[in-house]
Amino acid sequence: MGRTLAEKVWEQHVVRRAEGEPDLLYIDLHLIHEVTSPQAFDGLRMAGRSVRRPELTIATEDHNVPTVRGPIDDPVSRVQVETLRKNCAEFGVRLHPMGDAGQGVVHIIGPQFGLTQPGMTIVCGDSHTSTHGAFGGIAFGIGTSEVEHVLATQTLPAYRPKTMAIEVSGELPFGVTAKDLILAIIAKIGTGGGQGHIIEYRGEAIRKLSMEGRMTVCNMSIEAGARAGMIAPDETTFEYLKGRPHAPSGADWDAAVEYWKSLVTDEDAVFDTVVEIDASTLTPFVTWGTNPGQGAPLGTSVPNPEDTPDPAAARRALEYMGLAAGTPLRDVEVDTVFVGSCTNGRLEDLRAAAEVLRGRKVVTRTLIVPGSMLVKLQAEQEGLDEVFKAAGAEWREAGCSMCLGMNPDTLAPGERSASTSNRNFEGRQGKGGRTHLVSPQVAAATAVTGKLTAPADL
Ligand SMILES: CC(C)[C@H](C(=O)O)[C@@H](O)C(=O)O
Ligand code: SF4
Repeated sequence: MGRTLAEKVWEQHVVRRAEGEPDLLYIDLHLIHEVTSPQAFDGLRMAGRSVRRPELTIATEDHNVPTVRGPIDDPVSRVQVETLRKNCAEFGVRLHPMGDAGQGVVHIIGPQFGLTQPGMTIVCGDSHTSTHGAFGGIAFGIGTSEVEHVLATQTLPAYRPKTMAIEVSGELPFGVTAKDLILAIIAKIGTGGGQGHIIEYRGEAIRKLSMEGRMTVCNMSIEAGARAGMIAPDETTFEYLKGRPHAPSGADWDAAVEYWKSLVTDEDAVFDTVVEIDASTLTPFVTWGTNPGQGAPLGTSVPNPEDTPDPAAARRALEYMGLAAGTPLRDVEVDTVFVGSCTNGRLEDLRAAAEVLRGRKVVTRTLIVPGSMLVKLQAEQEGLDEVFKAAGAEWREAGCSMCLGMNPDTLAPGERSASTSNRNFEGRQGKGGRTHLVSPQVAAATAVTGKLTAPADL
């Protein structure tokens, strides 16, 4: 019987298999940030161990960094960043600290350097590691004790998840983005829909996405409960990788591409679960609730909790969000707009936001935060920063920023945002803050009107 892409990549990395035990997987790339690594390094130190393959380990500072650069005031954040620096120096791990041209959100810098490649196993102590699956590898988040295991051995014990195909037929209509697609998928299958599975996104609409769009989709796999998300590599993938600092070159490149081309699900492979979606029926999508599955097309209204799969959860969510059932989503007023994060903080996202903001003015507090310092540089080379500043938006330095309240960029209690990030949990962007997840295009249009808006409404 044929094999799925996930099965091929998994099997390629099994270094030990025994009945009734998890497989021991070889890990090709280990990404590290300041929040989930300190105890892992402590563990190594206590055991007198070293990092087994420091050259396959790369660290960055992202969650705790202020996006208006300066000292870190919060003591917990400061200690985490200082500890990462000490640990990387002691264990010989490459680090991109604040102030470094390579610094950025961990899931933005891996692909940007060409470190993330098809067929790899990639882990990080961070749930959105699923982003890297966009290149056709298996990439997933791990806990801090697993971080220690990978640091010490470059392997990880893991049970092989089930496989799920999400078949996206048709084409996304004009103005409908990868973000709208993944929000619609999660609304359809639910935040537990992918549980225990690696999702492979397939079909015409997926093939037509850019690498950046594919990363946006895979990024949010975890919000559907999945272990990982992946997309088979193709010419779009190879084109993106070619010439990047860590991509193979010369004869190695040709050999790599030949191997990467074999990384597709066989015709006769069978998935454990199959979900079908027609992209041509989609429109801009926004969330109204407090989990990423509580979303609806922007053209509709806040739902009646009784009409949702979990009425009690929906009632609680509406209360927290300060929304009444039946309110048109386009009437929801927003105080703050955030464009950034590992979901939508790449160059293409900033271009899309700039296109909407060019020659217009924002009426909300608007933060535009590049996902990495390289994205920032590229955006400035294209003059996007000037577009944002002329519109009245704030142009910041790279970091996780308002995606989560671990740095100075937060919502005040009761404040409402349209945010291109991936989680709208209670308090995610600051205590009492209310988050609507949107695409960069909708975020920018919302900044112009102060209400949830699509560019086509302007
Ligand atoms: C802080 C980190 C562990 C966390 C994660 O695992 O995803 C964060 O990145 C998030 O997005 O919630
Ligand atoms: S940008 Fe947000 S989702 Fe991504 S790693 Fe940072 S906090 Fe997590």
